[in-house]
Amino acid sequence: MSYIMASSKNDEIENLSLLEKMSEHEQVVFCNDPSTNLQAIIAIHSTKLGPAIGGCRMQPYESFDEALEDVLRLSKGMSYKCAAADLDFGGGKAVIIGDPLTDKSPELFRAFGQFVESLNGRFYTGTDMGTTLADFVHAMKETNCIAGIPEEYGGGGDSSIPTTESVIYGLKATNKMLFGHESLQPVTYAIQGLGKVGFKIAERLLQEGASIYVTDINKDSIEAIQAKAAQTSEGTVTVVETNEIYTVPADIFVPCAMGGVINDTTIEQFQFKAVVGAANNQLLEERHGIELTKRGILYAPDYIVNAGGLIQVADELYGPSKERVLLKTKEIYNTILEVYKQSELNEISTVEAADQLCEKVMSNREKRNSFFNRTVSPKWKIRH
Ligand SMILES: NC(=O)C1=CN([C@@H]2O[C@H](COP(=O)(O)OP(=O)(O)OC[C@H]3O[C@@H](n4cnc5c(N)ncnc54)[C@H](O)[C@@H]3O)[C@@H](O)[C@H]2O)C=CC1
Ligand SMILES: O=C(O)CCC(=O)C(=O)O
Repeated sequence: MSYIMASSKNDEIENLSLLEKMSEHEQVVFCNDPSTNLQAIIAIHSTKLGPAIGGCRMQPYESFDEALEDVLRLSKGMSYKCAAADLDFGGGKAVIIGDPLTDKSPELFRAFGQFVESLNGRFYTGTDMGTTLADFVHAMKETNCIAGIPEEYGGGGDSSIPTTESVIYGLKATNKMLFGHESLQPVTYAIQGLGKVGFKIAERLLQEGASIYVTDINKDSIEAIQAKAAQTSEGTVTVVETNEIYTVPADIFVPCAMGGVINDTTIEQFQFKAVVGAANNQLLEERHGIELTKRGILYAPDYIVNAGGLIQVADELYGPSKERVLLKTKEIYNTILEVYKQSELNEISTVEAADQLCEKVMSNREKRNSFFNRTVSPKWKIRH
């Protein structure tokens, strides 16, 4: 483990800003294991509603600050995501600094698992961008606090399937709001990122006969979706360069790769009527959500619309049940419509409406939480 130490005036200023960034969080753990080249950060935003839960992202961050910034934003988002999806968990997230294509090894994920285990049940984790179920099979050898594990190991399996489902519910609710019907077909979509989630969304939209624009830095994914399109009779796919996806004449932008893609530069290029996607932290800053509303672009807050995966991984800790997961995931349709309704009614952005909804849930639930009633043992003593 490494610790930040101030060694000069400049360092002190640097470290202060790092500390400021961390101040909303309960705990931030820096994981350093030279023998496996593991450098990771685990951020626990809140355990007020239960143990923190959130996936682990692997990315070749350009700086430590960039990785820290990412994990802090992501873990805070998880607290809101848990509240919106009505789960007894808090927000946490992890990032591994490294290239998922070249820097993975079983030992690295075992070392990561040991750090997770050291948190003694305060943090459950699993896949995210750049990591797969196979990676966590190694981590599972060191800790029980892995969620979203393969079915053959008694888990719920690939969480990108319910995440896709939840985004589809978000799209249906948005179409209902925009066009007065839920149908996916007569609408055009611009999908950024054809990974675990984006590819499945693209596939589903093509099956429904929709027209999609797609982009990805990975040529294999592009070829794979073109092959799928060739098999469908109605759906069409148009491939564009990565920087062109913001400008295409689609009805709905579906970001399914990195965060921060809604910013001053991209908003100016949008012709979209709505943004509904899986990517975490789509807004560079909260004010960009307000800007979307001002411009009449309907924004489905990411942490509500992409909660399907979280619902499955959290549910799995009580024993996997696909039916339960589907029931809870379906609720996202109503939650999104409620957010749109509150945004209209109170003349606020959809981000503000969603945040208010979650903050209300958090404060109400905190008061009732059995964790604070010492006569009841914590209900989330899971799998130990
Ligand atoms: N997997 C899940 O169940 C969940 C994922 N999310 C979020 O959804 C997003 C996607 O997640 P996954 O599909 O699991 O990740 P993934 O790593 O499987 O896919 C990401 C895709 O984006 C592509 N990509 C990267 N940079 C790009 C760029 N500049 N332009 C276009 N494409 C680019 C990658 O090549 C890859 O195909 C992430 O933000 C993740 O945090 C959120 C909730 C759950
Ligand atoms: O989907 C997962 O595997 C875990 C949940 C999560 O990290 C997320 O929703 O961002």
